[in-house]
Amino acid sequence: MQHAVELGETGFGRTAPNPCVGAVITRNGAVMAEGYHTACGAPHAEVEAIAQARAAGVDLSECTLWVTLEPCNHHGRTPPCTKAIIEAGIRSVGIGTLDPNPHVGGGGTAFLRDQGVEVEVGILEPACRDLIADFLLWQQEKRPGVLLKLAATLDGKIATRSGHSAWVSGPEAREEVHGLRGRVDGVLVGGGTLRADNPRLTCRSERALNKQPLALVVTSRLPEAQDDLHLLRHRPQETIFWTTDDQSRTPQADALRALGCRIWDLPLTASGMLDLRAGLTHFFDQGLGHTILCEGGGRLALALAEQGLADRLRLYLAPKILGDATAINLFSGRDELDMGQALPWRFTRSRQVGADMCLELRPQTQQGAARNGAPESIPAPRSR
Ligand SMILES: NC(=O)C1=CN([C@@H]2O[C@H](COP(=O)(O)OP(=O)(O)OC[C@H]3O[C@@H](n4cnc5c(N)ncnc54)[C@H](OP(=O)(O)O)[C@@H]3O)[C@@H](O)[C@H]2O)C=CC1
Ligand SMILES: Nc1c(N[C@@H]2O[C@H](COP(=O)(O)O)[C@@H](O)[C@H]2O)[nH]c(=O)[nH]c1=O
Ligand SMILES: [Zn+2]
Repeated sequence: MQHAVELGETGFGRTAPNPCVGAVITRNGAVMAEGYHTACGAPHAEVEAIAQARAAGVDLSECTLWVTLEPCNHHGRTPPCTKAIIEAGIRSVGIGTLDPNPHVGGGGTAFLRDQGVEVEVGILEPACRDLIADFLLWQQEKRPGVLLKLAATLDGKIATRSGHSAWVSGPEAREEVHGLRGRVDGVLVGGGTLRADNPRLTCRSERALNKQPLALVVTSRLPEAQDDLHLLRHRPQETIFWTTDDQSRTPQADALRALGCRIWDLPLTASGMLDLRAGLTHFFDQGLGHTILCEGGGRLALALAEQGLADRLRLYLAPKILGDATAINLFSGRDELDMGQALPWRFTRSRQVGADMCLELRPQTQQGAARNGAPESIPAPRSR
């Protein structure tokens, strides 16, 4: 099932509005075939794996199918997977987690059991629920999933005290990030990063698709339209500023609109910060996409984490030490506190990428389910 989870992950950013799902077919513990849901409308993971097994001439009646999500039992964009499983002659199925849709949940399992298939549910359930966490956000919170990615030194610094950050991570890690950019609908940065880095926020990977992600900038200090910024000079039509109501009414905002940029004014939270949830919800409502990559910096990262909106963290840890306490932190913006107030996360994966370590985490409060209760009503941002 662990392998099925990893396969499912490879569909990240391609399956919306469907969840990521992976499937593996084994015989006596050996992998015979595998598959994952590659794109919305494409065959489901189980069907991919069954097709691969058939192509290899495997006798499926002797095999077990492991699938991260309960097989569907209804006609959607594709026929029911339960039917494909029965027709293939599979007699044993291991399921990671039931389909969270209350209308469907358990239906696929019951059908398979009725047909005499041996079904076990709940295998590696936490990891399988993590795999569908974004799907739950789309359904329940009506907002895109946010993957927060940061590159830091061993002492947790994302830039020097003067704001120099090119580069913290190595070329392999940076190439991986470009791959991520090619799978998301928007790349979000804070005003500090816009001013320090003048980023392009484009996908420049060989694996890039035609579509570039939108560039999203959170700032209460809009740039001047004549500023020499890549986003304004090269991709204003793909740039959206999330700002305050006051800023959105300035001549400066009008000049940015004249370039083609979009300006959204967001409501403020009780602590006077821009309400990032409102920005995300608006992005989703406008049909702009399901997945956002936040690339920092440290103050935006903390704001997202505090607002319960950093759904995953991918941290590239470079084997370097700055040793300057005033260099820029991975997360910053809180006042003095005690350890009990630390925001709790959990590790989900670690691996080496070039010379760097890539650590993947999720907030501890998120257990593969929507959490932190969306506010009952969020004033919609206005696009002026
Ligand atoms: N190594 C890495 O992975 C990365 C490094 N960096 C580096 O980090 C540095 C920038 O980081 P940092 O200084 O922490 O700045 P940020 O990029 O986090 O930007 C902070 C600014 O974003 C705006 N902002 C963020 N959240 C909110 C909110 N909820 N409400 C209102 N405004 C908000 C404010 O904008 P404003 O001030 O405009 O009003 C705030 O001052 C740069 O030196 C850059 O090179 C940046 C990204 C990644
Ligand atoms: N410094 C740093 C990163 N910085 C991120 O990349 C942005 C620059 O993007 P672009 O202008 O498109 O190349 C920058 O503003 C910040 O968000 N990323 C990393 O993977 N590793 C690094 O060491
Ligand atoms: Zn299916």
